[in-house]
Amino acid sequence: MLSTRVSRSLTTSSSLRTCTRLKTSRATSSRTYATPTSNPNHVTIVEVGPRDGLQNEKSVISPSVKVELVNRLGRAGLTHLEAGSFVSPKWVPQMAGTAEVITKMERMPGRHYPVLVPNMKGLDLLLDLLAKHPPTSSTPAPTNEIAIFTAATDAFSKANTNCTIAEGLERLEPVTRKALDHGLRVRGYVSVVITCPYAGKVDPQKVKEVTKALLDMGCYEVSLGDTVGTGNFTTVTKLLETVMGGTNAISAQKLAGHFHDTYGSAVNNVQTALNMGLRTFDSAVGGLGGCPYSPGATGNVATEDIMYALKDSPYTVAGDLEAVAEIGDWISKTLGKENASRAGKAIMASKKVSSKL
Ligand SMILES: CC(C)(COP(=O)([O-])OP(=O)([O-])OC[C@H]1O[C@@H](n2cnc3c(N)ncnc32)[C@H](O)[C@@H]1OP(=O)([O-])[O-])[C@@H](O)C(=O)NCCC(=O)NCCSC(=O)C[C@@](C)(O)CC(=O)[O-]
Repeated sequence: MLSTRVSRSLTTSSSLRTCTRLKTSRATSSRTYATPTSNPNHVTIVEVGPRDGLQNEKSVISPSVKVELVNRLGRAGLTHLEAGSFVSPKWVPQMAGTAEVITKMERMPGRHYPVLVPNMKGLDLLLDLLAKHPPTSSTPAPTNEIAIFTAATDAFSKANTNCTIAEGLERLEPVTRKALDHGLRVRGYVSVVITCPYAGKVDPQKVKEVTKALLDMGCYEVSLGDTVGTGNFTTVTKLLETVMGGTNAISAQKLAGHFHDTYGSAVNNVQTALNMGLRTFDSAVGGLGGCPYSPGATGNVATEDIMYALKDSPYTVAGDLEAVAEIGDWISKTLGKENASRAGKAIMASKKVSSKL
């Protein structure tokens, strides 16, 4: 059951397009978005539900459901929405409809809709599509950003992309250069930063090395993926101390946290990373997801759970928590699975109670 304070704050946060100043969200909600770079306490959420969340579903989800998911999340005020992947459909059939999704979804000015690209073939398919759908005065291009991905172990890299880390970096370098030449932003991912399902415990120095390689290539930011979701206070602290310390220290502004919630520590891991200076976190509405090449790993930290954890704190985050909770409820029901967001479930339960009063 939600506390009175919380439920009151939820019922007063009526605007869908808000940057909720969490400390004061009970009183008002601003209708403008905070500019992340201008506010050191702004936390950017990269909503990965439409990609990371759906890529592991047993059944293939229709593009129309994916489009509706992106549209609803955009209308709820989320600013960074990972919309899909241009990967091989032989490897991840669930992402096969991404071209249709990014051309049909609502594209809001000022938002980012990154898509995963594993190789030159994926980038060329995307660039062809962008050439056919140029931006107009009212509608931005389908995307302005790609995400490239590798891992901190050769074993995971081979399972996920059929090549070693070194081969992957070599493959991604010209992809990044060409994407940048075409005006796209490039984000990087390093998977298995804590534990690898195939190689066990991961050396944080290796994570730092791969992260640096992606930044040197031209990524504006690298997301550190706890793919298996084994991270806790101690291992996340050690990881970030290593990556952000010593020779070739990488600044917190260049890093994002991507925590799966397999052991229930993902929100704590976000808070640990936040205390160490990170301000960008990946999450999935309803805690959707998992990686097809990380058997047993559960979904990402739920977007609702991060938003709730930061409520009444000095941090700001874009989006309306109640609206996101409703989307988590809707997509979980649509997929026929249990809503994995604790905060989302509590919010929906409290709404049911208040509607009966
Ligand atoms: C990298 C490859 C392609 C290598 O796979 P490969 O089999 O070595 O590649 P290939 O070049 O031999 O191609 C095989 C077939 O796929 C086609 N193909 C090849 N590339 C593409 C493309 N881009 N788009 C469409 N089709 C493509 C290609 O044309 C060919 O078709 P065929 O000739 O047999 O008919 C493959 O391993 C792959 O697609 N892997 C992606 C796996 C994936 O998407 N994993 C999940 C995302 S990563 C993740 O979830 C982790 C993250 C980011 O969330 C962070 C975390 O939690 O850790």
